[in-house]
Order: sequence, then structure tokens, then C-alpha cells
Amino acid sequence: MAVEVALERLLEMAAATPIVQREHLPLAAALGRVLAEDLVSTLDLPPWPNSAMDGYALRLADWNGEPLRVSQRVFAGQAPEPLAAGTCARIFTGAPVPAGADCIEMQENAVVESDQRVRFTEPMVSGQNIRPQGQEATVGEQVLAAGTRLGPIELGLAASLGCATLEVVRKVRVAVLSTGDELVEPGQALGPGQIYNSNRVLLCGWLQHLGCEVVDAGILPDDLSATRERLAQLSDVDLILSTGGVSVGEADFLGIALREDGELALWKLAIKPGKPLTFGHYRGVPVIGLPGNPASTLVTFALLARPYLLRRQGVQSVAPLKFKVPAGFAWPKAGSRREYLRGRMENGRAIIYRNQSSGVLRSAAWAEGLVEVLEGQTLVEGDEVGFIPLSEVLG
Ligand SMILES: Nc1nc2c(c(=O)[nH]1)N[C@H]1C(S)=C(S)[C@@H](COP(=O)(O)OP(=O)(O)OC[C@H]3O[C@@H](n4cnc5c(N)ncnc54)[C@H](O)[C@@H]3O)O[C@H]1N2
Ligand code: MOO
Ligand SMILES: [Mg+2]
Repeated sequence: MAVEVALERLLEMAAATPIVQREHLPLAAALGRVLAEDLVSTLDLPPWPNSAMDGYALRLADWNGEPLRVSQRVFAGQAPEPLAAGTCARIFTGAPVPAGADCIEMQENAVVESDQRVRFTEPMVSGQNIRPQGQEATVGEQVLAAGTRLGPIELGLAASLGCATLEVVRKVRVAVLSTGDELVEPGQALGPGQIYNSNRVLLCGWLQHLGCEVVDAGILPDDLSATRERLAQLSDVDLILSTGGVSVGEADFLGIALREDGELALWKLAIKPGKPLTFGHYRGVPVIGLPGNPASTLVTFALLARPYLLRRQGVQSVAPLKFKVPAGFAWPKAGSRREYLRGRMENGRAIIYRNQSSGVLRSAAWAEGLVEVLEGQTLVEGDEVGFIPLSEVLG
């Protein structure tokens, strides 16, 4: 199955089971969450015309080239008097423009004469250096749409509109399950044949970044009845996200458990790494089974599970940014699967880590992005490839 087709199906299923519960949160607590309702401005922003410069406010019609007397000084945070006819006001950046003034000249173009009157040295036009009332937003205007992810910028914008709280979609509850008899947690001694569990901390941290509630479901042995039992215990989550046990080996039980007690919706993707990605339901609970190889886990989470989780929360735009860049490497052998190589940009070209084995997570730590090589594509240096910045998908 092509990656786009799988993604499309995953997103349809996500949209069919949206998280509908909401929470009302103080602004700072809403970081990384998804807005549950449109954010509509209750004020004009800015609420009054204000000065973009430190300088002088005047009524242009009052200026005949002669110096003007300063009739008031207006700082940010003050409420000015209307401008007296034939005068100018000393004004500072962010201060409200006095009624009657229609022009602000920056002080660099003004000379204070010995009699304290101000001479303007450059031609001026009406409206210059005035930030009009409502230039950013007007009362009743929709500023952010429901389904927007709230990063620091969106929170800043909400704050500028005076919002102290926001209505957000409740967190998606995700159980993280690491399958594999060989796995031990860091801190313990490695026995024969054992390796440290790296997927668990990687996924738990990533999910937290994405604003999910993480249920750490621990390590699951490679055993069918243990798999059934553990899956059955996780009946109160929105998604079970597992790693490993989805290929065709004699110790791969996740797909079997789904097929027998639930539903196995898709697997065998034309993607490298990540081919055996599995989606299904276990007794009604959605399950995404990521392949166990650490780079496969990373790539399939970034390209499939992450968009799925965002769509469950009502986010419309879930596709990561992808740039077209020239390849700084050759790729002579076309694959039948779309490849996502771990690479970085150097001198305007994408280069790749020396070892692209799906078992080598170091490739991703070195990388700045995923370099996309299409199915059937052979590359010579300079050919175009897709580049998805990892920074784009990690948050
Ligand atoms: N005969 C075939 N064998 C395999 C195929 C195939 O098509 N035919 N596909 C290969 C591909 S591609 C992948 S990817 C892997 C996926 O296997 P599983 O998802 O079943 O994962 P496991 O077999 O359980 O583990 C694979 C690999 O990853 C290591 N691993 C697993 N979990 C973790 C963890 N939490 N932290 C660190 N490392 C982990 C595990 O030890 C294995 O080395 O199947 C291929 N085989
Ligand atoms: O599809 Mo696998 O993830 O290449 O190692
Ligand atoms: Mg396996």
C-alpha cells in the first residue's frame, strides 16, 4: 500500500472518532493543545491608533513648513488630550495618537529650535507612522480557527486579544507499549541477547510534545496470550501505540492478536523504513503498531501516527512541511518502497548519514530531516528530493 493511501485511510478513521470533550485552560497551560472553538476578537487591536515611532504627532494641514510648538507629551500607557490647533505633540512608540493628529514624524527628521519649537526637515504624508485602530483585528473577527494547534505564537496572539483562558480539546490518551523479549530498561545490566528499550522514551517524550496524555504500558513479552491480556487491559485509552512484533517472524504477535480478537485494517506499506506498519482495533480501541526498528518507529510515527493523533483532535493541516532540495548524494538503485533517509542540509544540498539501517537511531540524531526518495527513483547528485525537517514533526 502506498504511503499516501495509508495516510488517507488513517486520517479518515481519525476523523470518524474525534476527541469531542473539551477543557477550559489558563493560557499558559494550553501550550501544545488544540483549540476547540474559533477564537473571535472581542476588541479592536490595537484598540486605538498609536504611534509606530518616537517623534512628533501633528495635523498635516497645520504645517506650512514653519516650526510647530509642542503642546503635550504622550507616552505609551497615557491618554492624550486632543491636539491643539497649530501645534504638535511629542509622542513615543506605542502611545495613543492624540485626536486631530494625522501624521507622525520620527525624531530623526525633526530639529528642536532654540525656542523649543520643532522644525520638520522632510516632506510628510498623512497617516505616516500611525498604526490604525483595528489594523490587526476588529471586534467580532475570527482570529484563530477551531482545530488550530496552540504554539507560543498562538498563545501570544490570544494574550494580545485579552484572553486569559482558552477552550481546548482534551488530551488524547495514548498507551505506549514496547514489545520484545529482548528489551530491558536503561539502568539495568544487559543479559545475553538483550538490548535497551529506546522506543519507549522516544515515543513517550514525543507524545508529550504533541500534547498527548501518555500511559506507559511497559514492556510486553513476545507471547500471544500476554499480548491479548495486555491489550485488553488498555480499554480506556484513545489509542494503543506499540512498537515491534508486527512483522512475519514467529515472535511477532501484535497483528495476530488484532486479527483474531479485533480488526486488522492495514499493513505492508511501500515505505522504507517502516514496511510492516499495522493499524487496527482491539475490542474497539484503535491500535497503531509501529515497526520495532528504532528508525522505522521514528519514520512511521512522524509520517503516519503523528498526523493521525492530530486529526483525532480536529487539526486539519496535519501534513508536515516538505521542501524540494537538490540531492548532495547519488542513489543509483531504485527501490520499490518510498524511502525516508536520515539526512541534513550542507551547502544547500541534502546529504545523508553513512548508515541508513533501520536499526541505527544515531542516523536520526545526526539528521536535521527526512530525505524523501520516491518509489522507482534513481538519483544523481543535483536531482531533486523532498526534505522534511525533523524540527517540523517533533513538536
Ligand atoms: N522475513 C521478513 N522479515 C522481516 C521483514 C519482512 O518483510 N520479512 N520485514 C523487516 C522489516 S522491514 C522490519 S521494519 C522489521 C519489523 O519488525 P517488527 O516490527 O516485527 O519488530 P521486531 O521484530 O519486534 O523488532 C525489530 C527490531 O527492532 C528492535 N526493537 C524492537 N523494539 C525495540 C525497542 N523498543 N527499542 C529498541 N529496539 C527495538 C528489535 O530488537 C529488532 O532488532 O522486521 C523485518 N523482518
Ligand atoms: O521497513 Mo523496515 O523498517 O526497513 O527495517
Ligand atoms: Mg519482528
